[in-house]
Amino acid sequence: MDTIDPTTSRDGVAAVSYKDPAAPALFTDSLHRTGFGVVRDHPIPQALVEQVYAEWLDFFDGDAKHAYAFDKAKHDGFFSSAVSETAKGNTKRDLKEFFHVFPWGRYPAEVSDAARRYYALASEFAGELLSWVEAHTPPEVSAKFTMPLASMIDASPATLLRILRYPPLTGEEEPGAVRAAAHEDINLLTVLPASNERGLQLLTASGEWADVPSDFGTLVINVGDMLQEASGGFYKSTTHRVVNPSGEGARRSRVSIPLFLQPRPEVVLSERYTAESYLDERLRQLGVK
Ligand SMILES: O=C(O)CCC(=O)C(=O)O
Ligand SMILES: [Fe+2]
Repeated sequence: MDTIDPTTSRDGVAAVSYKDPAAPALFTDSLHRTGFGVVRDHPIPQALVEQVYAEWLDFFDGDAKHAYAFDKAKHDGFFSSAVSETAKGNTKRDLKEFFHVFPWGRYPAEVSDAARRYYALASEFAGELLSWVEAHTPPEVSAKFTMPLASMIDASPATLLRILRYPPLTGEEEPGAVRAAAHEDINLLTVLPASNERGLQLLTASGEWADVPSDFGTLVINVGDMLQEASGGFYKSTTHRVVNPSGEGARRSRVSIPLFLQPRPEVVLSERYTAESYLDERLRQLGVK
């Protein structure tokens, strides 16, 4: 398996500097070619990301999380590994537990407001990324957007911060179960700070798994199904997964905090779907609705 290196591979995921005037064009081109793009030198403080990682690892280590068991109708709160997702087309549950933070949802008293502050900063930055994408999308494609992409997520109650913890492996896992089985994201874009541990891979157009460049401190962004739908397939929602570590890494927890940019429910994505009808269909397929 090869690591995609943007400095040597013109086909790979580009890692762009936020400060580079060419960043919007390079980033959008990378999304179009690979479904992924990486941004470094970005405005989200890494100290805040690391604070979220540390506080929430403690939270997942304790028992207080069970008081926030997820709400079946609203989907906020804690999802234990016993109820964790089974990826579409898969039979085994992912080896992960997570907490869904929504602006209106439950939030643990055991952690500081760091994750809420991260949510606000990352949402604002995401609006900028969507404007980059819009500005560099061919006009015949952007003509399909029913409103500016950034407006679709403006004050959206559906945008979701998922705080994920992949526990250390014990060796007792069900054979074939992985940290996150191959899947596509449902939303417009996902904004993901590089994790504290390796493991994130994407499926290339030629059908091979490759590590997503994830230098600590960078942001990884990927296309979700809703942007694929809204762009008539111009942007592809790329399949990705999180593989199990071997050796020393297996003894460590992995934490990651994807922000899934979900349009407001009434936003029209395409002739077939609103954001609400699209999400509803996908959640049923996932078996969580
Ligand atoms: O943990 C990661 O690095 C990615 C998680 C992911 O792909 C997801 O939750 O949709
Ligand atoms: Fe994902």
